[in-house]
Amino acid sequence: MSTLPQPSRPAAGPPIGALPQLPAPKSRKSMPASSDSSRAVSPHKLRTPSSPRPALKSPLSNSTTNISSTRSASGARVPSSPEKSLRRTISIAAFPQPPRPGSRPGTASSMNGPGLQSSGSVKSKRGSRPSMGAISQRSSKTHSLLSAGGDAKSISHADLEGSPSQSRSSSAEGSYSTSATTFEDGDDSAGSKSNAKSKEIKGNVIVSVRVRPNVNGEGSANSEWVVDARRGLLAYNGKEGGDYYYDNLFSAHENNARVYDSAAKRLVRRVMEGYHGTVFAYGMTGTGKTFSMQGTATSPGVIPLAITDIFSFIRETPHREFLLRVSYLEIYNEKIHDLLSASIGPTNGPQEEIKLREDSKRGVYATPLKEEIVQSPTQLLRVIARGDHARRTGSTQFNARSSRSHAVVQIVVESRERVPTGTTQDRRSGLAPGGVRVSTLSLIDLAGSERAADDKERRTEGAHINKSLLTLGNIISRLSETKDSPSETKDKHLPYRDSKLTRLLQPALSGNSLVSILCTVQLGSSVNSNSGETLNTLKFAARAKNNIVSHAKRADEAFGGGGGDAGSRVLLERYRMEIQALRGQLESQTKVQAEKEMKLEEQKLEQEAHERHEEQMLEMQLARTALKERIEHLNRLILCSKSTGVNTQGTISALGRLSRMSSILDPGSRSLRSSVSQSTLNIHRPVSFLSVNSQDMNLPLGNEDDEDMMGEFADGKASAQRQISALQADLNDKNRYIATLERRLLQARRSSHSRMSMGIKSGGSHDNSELMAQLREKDMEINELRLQLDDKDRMLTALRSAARHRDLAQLSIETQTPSPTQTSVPPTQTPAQTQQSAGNASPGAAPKVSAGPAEIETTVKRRSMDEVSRILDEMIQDRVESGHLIKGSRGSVRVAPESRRTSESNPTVPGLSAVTACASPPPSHPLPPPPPVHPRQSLDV
Ligand SMILES: Nc1ncnc2c1ncn2[C@@H]1O[C@H](COP(=O)(O)OP(=O)(O)OP(=O)(O)O)[C@@H](O)[C@H]1O
Repeated sequence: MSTLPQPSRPAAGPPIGALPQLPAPKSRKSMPASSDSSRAVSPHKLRTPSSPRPALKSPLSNSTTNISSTRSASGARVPSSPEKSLRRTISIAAFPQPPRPGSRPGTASSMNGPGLQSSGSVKSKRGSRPSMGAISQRSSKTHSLLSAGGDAKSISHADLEGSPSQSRSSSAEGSYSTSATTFEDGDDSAGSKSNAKSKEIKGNVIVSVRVRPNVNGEGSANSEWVVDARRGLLAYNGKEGGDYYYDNLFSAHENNARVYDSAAKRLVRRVMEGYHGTVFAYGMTGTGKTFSMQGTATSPGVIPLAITDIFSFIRETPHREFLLRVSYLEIYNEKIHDLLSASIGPTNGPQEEIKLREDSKRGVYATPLKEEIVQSPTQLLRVIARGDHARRTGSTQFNARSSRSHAVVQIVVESRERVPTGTTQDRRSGLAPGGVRVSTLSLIDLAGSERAADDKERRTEGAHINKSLLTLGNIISRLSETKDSPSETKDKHLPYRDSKLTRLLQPALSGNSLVSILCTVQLGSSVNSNSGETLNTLKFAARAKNNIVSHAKRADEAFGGGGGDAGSRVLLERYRMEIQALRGQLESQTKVQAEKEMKLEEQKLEQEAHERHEEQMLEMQLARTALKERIEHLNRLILCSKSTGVNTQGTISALGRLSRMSSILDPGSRSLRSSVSQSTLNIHRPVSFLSVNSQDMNLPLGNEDDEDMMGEFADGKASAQRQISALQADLNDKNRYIATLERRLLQARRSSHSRMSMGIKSGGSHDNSELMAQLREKDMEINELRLQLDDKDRMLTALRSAARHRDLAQLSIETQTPSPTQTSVPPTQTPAQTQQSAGNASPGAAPKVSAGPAEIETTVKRRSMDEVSRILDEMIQDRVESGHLIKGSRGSVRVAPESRRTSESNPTVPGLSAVTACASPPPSHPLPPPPPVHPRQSLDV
């Protein structure tokens, strides 16, 4: 349970002690306590009831001293004491169940509590005073009207006798009476139209008088006043005396709950049903206006009790939905201040001036005024407590903590029929079928009228207070003059604009609102000085009851979408529509968001695919470049190996010649192998030159590099084994490359498939075809490489077998050859000279030594070469058969157009190029570059 807000005023009332915590919720019925101290509602104005009050000296109990016990008209004592009529608890945290008809049986009887003078004690000197019968009938009507509203607990005059007096009388002696305590519902009175109007007019205004208890024995000896609470009679026996009848007369012992129940409860509930309602407390300073309106922590007043009831009503009305907003202003020295505005207080800057405006729908209203939407009684009470704290108070002769301003709490109630969730209409529009009812409950604590004070500030304040109250009195006096004129004409004649207070009260005074006026008086021993003021208050109350005519009707249902200020103020509708609009926005935004996300996702996928594709392309390109370089490297190695072999033999391959020729004579062939690096070409040339035999010795020799190469590979002892291992290494490398390429090809195919399945549309078709072309190209490349491998395998086999033959021959030579001294070569002659002399001899001539070691070696090598040639022939034959080559009539071969195209598209296919180069006549058509690797280059054909 929350702690009550601290009082904003210093303690001023009789009871002593710190403000109590809120008690636990209690049921009103079960309340046995006789004092207000049992109440638990936190009042907003937490005035400590125990504060000393200068003018009031006697304890509350003393107030009853001069008043005899009240009995009912039948002579029976009031069955229930005031204690029993007290409501026990008003809890903020869990507000109590609303009272149901008959739930508080003690209430009616409590009207006649102890201390009230019986009706019989009213002096009869005033002949014009209404008879008891008149009171009785009025009261009977009151009772029935209250019952109609479902709450008949306030007054029970059924047992009173006599004939009614519908008109209020004002005798020469000043005897007044007022009509019933009720509120008419114009809409509900259709059944008795003839009486409706009078009921409506008379029943919508309640005037009550509350007698403040005297303190410290003050007024104990005063017998000039007679209080008959049961009959609502207050009689004065002094000069200018008279009898005053009101709708409610609360004796000094009536508590705040009782006052609320009788004077305000029905009005509050009517406000919840759609009527405007105004409750205001009027009276001399220190007579208990604030006490009645705000109450104390233990005895909450009209405002906190109304708040409790408002929320009870909401809870009881599940078929409607409500929205509450509250504002709180004060009129101080004829200026309006917003008590809820944050800028209130000495430290803050001046507040924006608040003005009063008039609107056909809203009536007169203050603007700009802060309104707070509240959702719970606690919240509402806190808001009001905040306003109380900001309200101006000061010490006066009669009140240590006197309100120096008129304070107005306005609670705007919006309500609308609730549509059960899930109905078609609700789902479609989210709006209820009916409009929104807007009604306002104004709870006003007026500043007290007072005599001129000594203090200048107090005097100024008092002047403003008195002026506004005087204007109010004047208007109420003159209301009777305009009773029958239409409200517009009536308003024109009345000086509402003479004060802010009357201007603000204009709608209520001119009949648009239910009105309850609570006048507070004090009948003390200082009556000599105060009786005049008290009489003024009583007269004001009587005039108000007689003159104020209320035609209050249930507020029209407004629609938020209707535009205009009135429409725009219907927050409930506006919020509902806003909720709808926001829901719509949310939905569309969600849709847009989803679409965007989808698009983004698509774009992301596309981007990823694109990146993957580019990555693959790059990888392929790299692989291709690497492959080319590797091929060049291998070609270089193989050529060098072959060169070595050729140089050892001193022969030149026709193919080598051919390739050399094609290198030199046909520059076009170079262009064909544009992808082959220049270094590769450079190597080819020296190889060709190195491969010259005796017939081509007239050809220019290579440069120094060539000689180096010669030197490097001129060693005739370079073993075939080395060539084989080199070739094997190459083979392994190529296998690895092929594997890599195949792997990448697979990846590329997969990603291409995934892209296709992702539905990449027309934009991607170009890429796809490109990709497919590349894939085809790679496939072809792989095929070519396979072919090359095949070639190399065969070459390897040939070389191996050649090496084997040579080794065998070497072995046989070594076993058969005599000692070096037996050879015909002079010992001084170097092997080179020997070779040269052999070469200088006629080529066709038979060797002089028939079976010399050189000859045997040559024979062996020739055999090897023959074998290699045979293998190559087989390869060519294979190519011819597979359609890569076409055999001419004279044994020449040329590249098949199909194969050439492939070769051109991939000019670095050495195997095929090699075969083509060696088989085709050089000048006839542009050939692929001479093969960097070919066994025939080092062999005689
Ligand atoms: N019915 C009551 N029972 C007990 N104490 C009361 C009652 N009425 C007023 N008092 C006490 O009298 C003192 C003055 O009351 P209050 O401030 O309500 O007077 P007021 O009419 O609002 O005066 P002002 O016009 O100067 O603000 C307070 O201490 C309050 O507690």
